[in-house]
Amino acid sequence: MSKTAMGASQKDFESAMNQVKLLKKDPGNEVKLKLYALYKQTTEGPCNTPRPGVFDLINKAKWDAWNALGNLPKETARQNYVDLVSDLSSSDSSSQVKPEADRKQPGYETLVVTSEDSITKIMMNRPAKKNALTVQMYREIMLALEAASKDDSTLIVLTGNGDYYSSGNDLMNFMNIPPGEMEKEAKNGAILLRDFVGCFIDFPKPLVAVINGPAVGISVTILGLFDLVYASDRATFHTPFTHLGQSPEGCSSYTFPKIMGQAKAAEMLMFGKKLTAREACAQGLVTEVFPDSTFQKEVWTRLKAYSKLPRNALHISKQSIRNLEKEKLHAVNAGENSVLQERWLSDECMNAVVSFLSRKAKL
Ligand SMILES: CCCCCC/C=C/C(=O)SCCNC(=O)CCNC(=O)[C@H](O)C(C)(C)COP(=O)(O)OP(=O)(O)OC[C@H]1O[C@@H](n2cnc3c(N)ncnc32)[C@H](O)[C@@H]1OP(=O)(O)O
Repeated sequence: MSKTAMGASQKDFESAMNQVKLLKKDPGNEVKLKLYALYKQTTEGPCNTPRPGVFDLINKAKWDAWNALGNLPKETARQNYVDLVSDLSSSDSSSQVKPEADRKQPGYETLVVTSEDSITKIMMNRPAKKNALTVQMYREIMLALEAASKDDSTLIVLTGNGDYYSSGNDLMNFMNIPPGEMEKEAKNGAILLRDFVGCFIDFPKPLVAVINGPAVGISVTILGLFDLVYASDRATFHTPFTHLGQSPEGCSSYTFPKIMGQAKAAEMLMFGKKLTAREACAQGLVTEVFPDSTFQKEVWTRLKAYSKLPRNALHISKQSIRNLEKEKLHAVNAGENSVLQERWLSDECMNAVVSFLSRKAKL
């Protein structure tokens, strides 16, 4: 059906009514009320029946929608009805389920970004390197989050491809820097990290981490900025900063003690204690743990149900909770990064990186 410049005929109207019944995607209550109102206006003219009582909520909403059309002429209502159905039909056919390869958003080399069922999924995609985060990957995650903040998704998921969620910062990021450039590179690294963590602090929609396997370093510390963290029972959580001559980031120096208490946070952030998924759940870092054999099925069923919740209410709740802490989190982020900038120039840090890369020792 196409929009008719000459005015919709009775035949166009009847065919639009049939078309509505064939829609595969529920257009939502607001649109259904609009369709109802335009239908009544077209077939009966302006609303002149008494307003239903306060407890007759559904009929009152329908009456209000119809009454809001005032004296809109029948022909215009008919045209608007036909146009609305035409728009719904075209978005309905473009929203048919497509294979993941077709849904994949272009422009990312280190990620696979897809949108389905009002969920945008950002999947880190360097499985051979355990999804270690390169500079390009930090930038692509920021771009994907920026796009997801504006798309029509209700929830955003970050997950990993392969057996790891992520092994944290790619230690190659510290290599091949000419000696005279170290300070400049450390400064650039701190700016990148500030912006990366800042995206998670400011993100306006619910963020869900789907932890498919072990998580290390920064991929763990930013979990304190997520709204839900679902983990496979195969996942582990490890922040070996001291071993690497580094210090905590991702606002974890603030969020971890708040989430799990000072003593447990110190064990993780200072002494590098690796937690199992169940331990991380008991300490409040993880929302729920699922058996690995049913992990994807159970988590995605849950998320699909959550994605049908009223979108605006969900986003407003997220923002209300986050707004209380935003300023503090940005200050923590800035403080952690200036400490790290110094740490990256230390012998302790350089030795640990060289040690990993020369395979003398693995963490
Ligand atoms: C812009 C700067 C921002 C900085 C932010 C600050 C962030 C800090 C952190 O995230 S600190 C944490 C850093 N991560 C690590 O220290 C983990 C290092 N990796 C390991 O310890 C191990 O690789 C492992 C335990 C994750 C997995 O061990 P294993 O199962 O034995 O696999 P391999 O070691 O053989 O790994 C396969 C392949 O991947 C490469 N790789 C894995 N992790 C990293 C990494 N973080 N950086 C670089 N490369 C990594 C590994 O070298 C192997 O590569 P190869 O097949 O040999 O080419």
